[in-house]
Amino acid sequence: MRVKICGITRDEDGEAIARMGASALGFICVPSSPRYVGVGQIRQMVDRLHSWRVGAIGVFANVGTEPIGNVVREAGLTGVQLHGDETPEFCDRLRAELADGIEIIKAFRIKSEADLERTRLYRDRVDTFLLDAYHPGQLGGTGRQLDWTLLDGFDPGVPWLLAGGLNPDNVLTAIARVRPTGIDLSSGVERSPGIKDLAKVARLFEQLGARGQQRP
Ligand SMILES: O=C(O)c1ccccc1NCC(=O)[C@H](O)[C@H](O)COP(=O)(O)O
Repeated sequence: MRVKICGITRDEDGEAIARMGASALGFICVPSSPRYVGVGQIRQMVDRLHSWRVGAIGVFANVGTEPIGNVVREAGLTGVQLHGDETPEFCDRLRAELADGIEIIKAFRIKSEADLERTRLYRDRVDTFLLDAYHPGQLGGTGRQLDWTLLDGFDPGVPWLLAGGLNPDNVLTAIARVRPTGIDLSSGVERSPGIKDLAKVARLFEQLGARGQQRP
């Protein structure tokens, strides 16, 4: 089970969470977010993570391919997560901008079957999907669950992460019910936006037990 912990803003949180066994850490590059971190700060955190086998994912929304490429290179990211209204064609252009091997995750905010249907258009263009909750006026980190019943039989043909309102208390139920290839958590393991609660993160990994980690 791949485990991505998103919204890291402090060196010590990133290092502790990598040590606990996270597959990937997410850094929010959306300036309006309370979890925003600048490129210099991300670089510093990524440098401290070099001895851990952990991915470093920059989360972007509705910006150009060139600025994304610049942040990826400057910060030493292993992947990007597109959390806005990026089109399939945008994903193709971004692929051309990025070096080989940089993962592209497309996030979808799901409120209906139609939103799930739309994910098909991205299948051959990105590496991974992330399904998050829809909440008007907010892009992510909402702490809200999406309607898991919509995901019955969802099999996109690419690896996919379940996000939205996951926490140590509901994560096993979510995995058993929805069967994603991985999970993504942010506010469910926080004390306040951007400040991770390491006791909650530790409890999450206890819950997940000895499940092997996959692709960083
Ligand atoms: O977390 C944010 O502040 C954020 C802001 C703008 C775009 C995306 C953002 N977060 C993306 C994530 O990957 C979160 O982990 C995901 O939305 C789940 O959040 P939560 O429901 O709090 O676990």
